[in-house]
Amino acid sequence: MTLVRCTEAARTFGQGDQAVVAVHGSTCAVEPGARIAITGSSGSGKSTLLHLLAGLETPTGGAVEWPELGNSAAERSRDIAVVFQGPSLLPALTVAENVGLAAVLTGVSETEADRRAAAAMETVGVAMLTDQLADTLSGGQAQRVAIARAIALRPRLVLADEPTGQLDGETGAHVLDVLMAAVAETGAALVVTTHDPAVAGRLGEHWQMNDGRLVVPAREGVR
Ligand SMILES: Nc1ncnc2c1ncn2[C@@H]1O[C@H](COP(=O)(O)OP(=O)(O)OP(=O)(O)O)[C@@H](O)[C@H]1O
Repeated sequence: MTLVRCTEAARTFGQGDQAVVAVHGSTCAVEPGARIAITGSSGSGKSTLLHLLAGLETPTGGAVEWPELGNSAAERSRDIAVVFQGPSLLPALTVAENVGLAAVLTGVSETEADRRAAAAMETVGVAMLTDQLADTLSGGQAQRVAIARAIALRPRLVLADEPTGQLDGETGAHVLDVLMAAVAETGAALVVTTHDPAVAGRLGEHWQMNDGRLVVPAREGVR
């Protein structure tokens, strides 16, 4: 039932003297329903590990597999949604268009995408922003719309890279509430990278990145 499994997966950028080992051989697994925080200092490799789990980066060592999701990028694009840290919306499109577009790109019909977009906007509390252009949103609103876009895919796994990193404490806490409620409603597993102990404390499992080396508590590791 494993959604994604890393077996000694590593990622090095550059070559020779310039090589940076962002992630050393790392072994971990994400099961359905998981709530995982990946913590670590800046530059410790959290985003790179998240990108490996998403299939956005190819490992330079070891392997990443998606036993429950299929190993082709096309199959994964329907089942894995990524929420990025910074602005990721298309500024000239409305909120509804942004939320529906990702679903359309994975092959969902426009009617179904509109339906899913409306439901997702309702879930995260941005229905009143439907016709607003994305570049007029506040940071917190934009991040809630990015979460709506993610869940409109009906993913089985949501990977969020510092989803509250650019928000003030109160707004960030509210965005995390929205994200947790959205995955609870859709049944998706959730992996979040964060610097913030308060965010990590809200997730069930806690993985630590130390200078590119992943520490997964034994009890919560590979099953
Ligand atoms: N595309 C890239 N090319 C070269 N080096 C990279 C690339 N992406 C990441 N790195 C390097 O890999 C290391 C890990 O970066 P990564 O972004 O994964 O860390 P992080 O823990 O997510 O940091 P932050 O919390 O600041 O976002 C850093 O030394 C970074 O400079």
